[in-house]
Amino acid sequence: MARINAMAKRGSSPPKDQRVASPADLLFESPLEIVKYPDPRLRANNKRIATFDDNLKELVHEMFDIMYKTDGIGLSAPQVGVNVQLMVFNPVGERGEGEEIVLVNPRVIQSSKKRVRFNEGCLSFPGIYADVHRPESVKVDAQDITGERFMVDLSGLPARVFQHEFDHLQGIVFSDRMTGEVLDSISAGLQKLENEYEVSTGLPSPERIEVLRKKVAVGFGRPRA
Ligand SMILES: CSCC[C@H](NC=O)C(=O)N[C@@H](C)C(=O)N[C@@H](CO)C(=O)O
Ligand SMILES: [Fe+2]
Repeated sequence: MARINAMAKRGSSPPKDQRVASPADLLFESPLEIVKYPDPRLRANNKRIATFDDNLKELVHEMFDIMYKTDGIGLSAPQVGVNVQLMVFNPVGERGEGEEIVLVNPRVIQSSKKRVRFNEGCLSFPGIYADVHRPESVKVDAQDITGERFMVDLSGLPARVFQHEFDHLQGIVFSDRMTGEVLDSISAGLQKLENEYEVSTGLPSPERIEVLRKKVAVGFGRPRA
């Protein structure tokens, strides 16, 4: 309370990770479409959800729909242009099989020291697969579709999918986690997506793998995820 009063006095806004979505932030157009790299919605701030209503249930339903249709095993809300803290996944990737998991406002409480490599693909980078290292297991605190809080321990593929989607909720994409060498191996694919974005929107690409690679080559490093 003291913190909120202090913020009100100074007229400042809450930190980015504590902003709450208004009902308007949760509106979506049906059918959903997958947002592709380098669309800036993949880099935008994703607000926390405080309204657990029928609109949220419908959004989750449609996210599973498009996830299965596009051969995904996980999907985050920013990937369908809704910038809120929501992800769905089913590591089996088939409707009616495996378990459908919905996580609202997830937070990582603990990650294993042990990291493992996995050849990942992302629905926002169609056709591109590459190796990414991540912790083998994670402990997560989240809310369910009704707003109830719960904790879950994930390992193996569920932990992998969760972390991939959790990154999306922080505006991080899987290529940010690749080594320079691995990134080089997919740079032609990334440039193709950048060109497609420019043609379809008439806008300059907000990110360019070529510029990033040149910066790394002259020693400016690369932004850490
Ligand atoms: C391994 S984490 C991948 C999660 C990703 N979610 C959103 O971008 C995803 O579903 N990617 C798909 C390309 C994917 O991994 N599909 C499976 C099943 O077809 C695959 O093995 O390619
Ligand atoms: Fe992804």
